[in-house]
Amino acid sequence: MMSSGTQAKLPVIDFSDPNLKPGSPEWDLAKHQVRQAMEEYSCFEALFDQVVELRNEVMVALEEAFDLPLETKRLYVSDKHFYGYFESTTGLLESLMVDEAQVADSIEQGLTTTLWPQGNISFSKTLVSFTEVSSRLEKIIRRMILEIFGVDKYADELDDNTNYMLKLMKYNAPPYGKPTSGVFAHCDKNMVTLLYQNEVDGLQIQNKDGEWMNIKPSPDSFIVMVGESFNALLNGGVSPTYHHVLMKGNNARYGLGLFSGTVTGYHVKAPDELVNDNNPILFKPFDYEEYLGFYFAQVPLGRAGSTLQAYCGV
Ligand SMILES: O=C(O)CCC(=O)C(=O)O
Ligand SMILES: [Fe+2]
Repeated sequence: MMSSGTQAKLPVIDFSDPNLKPGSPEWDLAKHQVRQAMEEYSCFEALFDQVVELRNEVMVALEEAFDLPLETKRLYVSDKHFYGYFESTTGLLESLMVDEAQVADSIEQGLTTTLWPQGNISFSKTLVSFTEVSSRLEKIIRRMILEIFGVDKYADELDDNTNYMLKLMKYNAPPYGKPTSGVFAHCDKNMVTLLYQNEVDGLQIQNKDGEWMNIKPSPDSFIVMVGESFNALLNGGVSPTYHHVLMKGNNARYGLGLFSGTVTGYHVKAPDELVNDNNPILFKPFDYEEYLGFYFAQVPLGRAGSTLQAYCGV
């Protein structure tokens, strides 16, 4: 389903104030804006100017990573960390995935020595800094949404059981500039997703009326989306953001996605406060990593829609 998309603008919410602390007036104002954005779009643009100083090195690091020969990128899977290289079925998307622990370790060993035999300290440092900045923002946003639903007393427990996956993405320009799907329409499986990109757009988000909106983030903003795990935790409180990527024009699109999920062995479950006779529990408790395994087995069968319902719907 191709669509040129409408030019509607997502709500823009500013999280740059270093004094943004729970309970402050600034916090409550941003939380109010998050609540409205969630109700209307299940998505918003988050200004976080701390990311601007990293922008140039992040974009250079991305280009370098994708300039490497294919064999190098496919090389590495360790028992401890997951690191994979993928190409999409459309052939436009190439992506590299690393988990947070791997990013943190990589200055010493691991990722960079695998990609570059002599190591590449600056690449690692850039990824570490980017993960630090974006995960700080992710924690703020996740806590605000938990507060909106009156269950922020679980925020610390959730932080302790969160695992971040960083995805490096390159979408090649489509043949002859003809609009071509880069990623099929889906909602993410994890808790919260933060997307950051170069100046080439392509992300589209479906609004309540089923129309695709073209998304245009700025150099100091992230696009924030919610996934199926967060919806399950909130017992249906947020709609997972439905999105896809449509590539146009003659330039490659580079981007990074930070995906928060829960660690293996942790069961995602709606707290008792959100379950009652009027709101019966929607999903049985599940392990996010196990659910991902189920999801990836469904994709080749063309069943990539709302797989959580099929996996553990009540
Ligand atoms: O490239 C993008 O902006 C979106 C990527 C995406 O939807 C995903 O990796 O789940
Ligand atoms: Fe996605």
